[in-house]
Amino acid sequence: MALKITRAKLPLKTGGHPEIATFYGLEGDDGRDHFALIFKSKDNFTGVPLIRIHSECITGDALGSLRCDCGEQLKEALRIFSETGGILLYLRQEGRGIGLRAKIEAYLLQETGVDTYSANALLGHPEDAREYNIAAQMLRALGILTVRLLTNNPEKIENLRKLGIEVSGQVLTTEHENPLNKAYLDAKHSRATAFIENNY
Ligand SMILES: Nc1nc2c(ncn2[C@@H]2O[C@H](COP(=O)(O)OP(=O)(O)OP(=O)(O)O)[C@@H](O)[C@H]2O)c(=O)[nH]1
Ligand SMILES: [Zn+2]
Repeated sequence: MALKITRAKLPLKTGGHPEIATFYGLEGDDGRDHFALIFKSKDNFTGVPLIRIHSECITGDALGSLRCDCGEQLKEALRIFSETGGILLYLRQEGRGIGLRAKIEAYLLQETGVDTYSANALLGHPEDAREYNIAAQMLRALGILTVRLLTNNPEKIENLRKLGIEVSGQVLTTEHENPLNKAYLDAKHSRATAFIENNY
C-alpha cells in the first residue's frame, strides 16, 4: 500500500497550533493509530528538529495518574514544542508495549514490592516490549532523518540509531518525581545507567 499521511489542524487548549498527522501504509502496521503532532518551528525545520517519542500511558496521559511521570512528561513536551516548535510522535504501545490489562496486573505485583521491570518479567512479558520501527518510518515519511531527542532514556536513542535515524543531540526531560512514583523513577534510572554502562 502506498504511504499516505493525513494532516489536519489541532489547536490545543494548552497553547500552540499543531497539526495532527496520521499514517496509512506503514510497513508492519499493527492497526493501532500512532500519530504525530507537528508544531511549527520558527526556522521551518531547516535546523535539526526536536522530537519526543512518547509511548502511550492512558493512566498517566489522560487520567493524571501519580504512579508514573508520563503525563507530566507529555505536558512538558507539549509546552516546549508550543514555544519552540518540534514534533511529538505518540506511539500506541501502552504499558511499554504489553497493553493496559497487563500493565495493571504489573501494578498489582508492584504493590508487593516488586519493581516495574521485574513485574513484567514475572508475568511472562519482556521488561520493555516497545519497538521503534514505526517511529522511524513516521519520521522518514515526514522527511526527517536527523533529530534531537527529548528523553532521559538512552535505549530510545540507541534504537533510533539502529533504525537509521541520526540522533545529533539529547535534551533531557525534567524528573517529575512525587512520593508515589519514586520507586518507579528509581528503577528507570538504574536501568538507564546499566544500559549506558553496557552499551556506550
Ligand atoms: N509495564 C509497565 N509499563 C509502565 C509502567 N509505568 C509506566 N509504564 C509505561 O511506560 C511507558 C513510558 O513511556 P515514555 O514516557 O515514552 O518513555 P520512558 O522510557 O519513560 O523514557 P523518557 O523518554 O525518558 O520518558 C508508557 O508506555 C507507560 O504506559 C509500569 O509500571 N509497568
Ligand atoms: Zn505512565
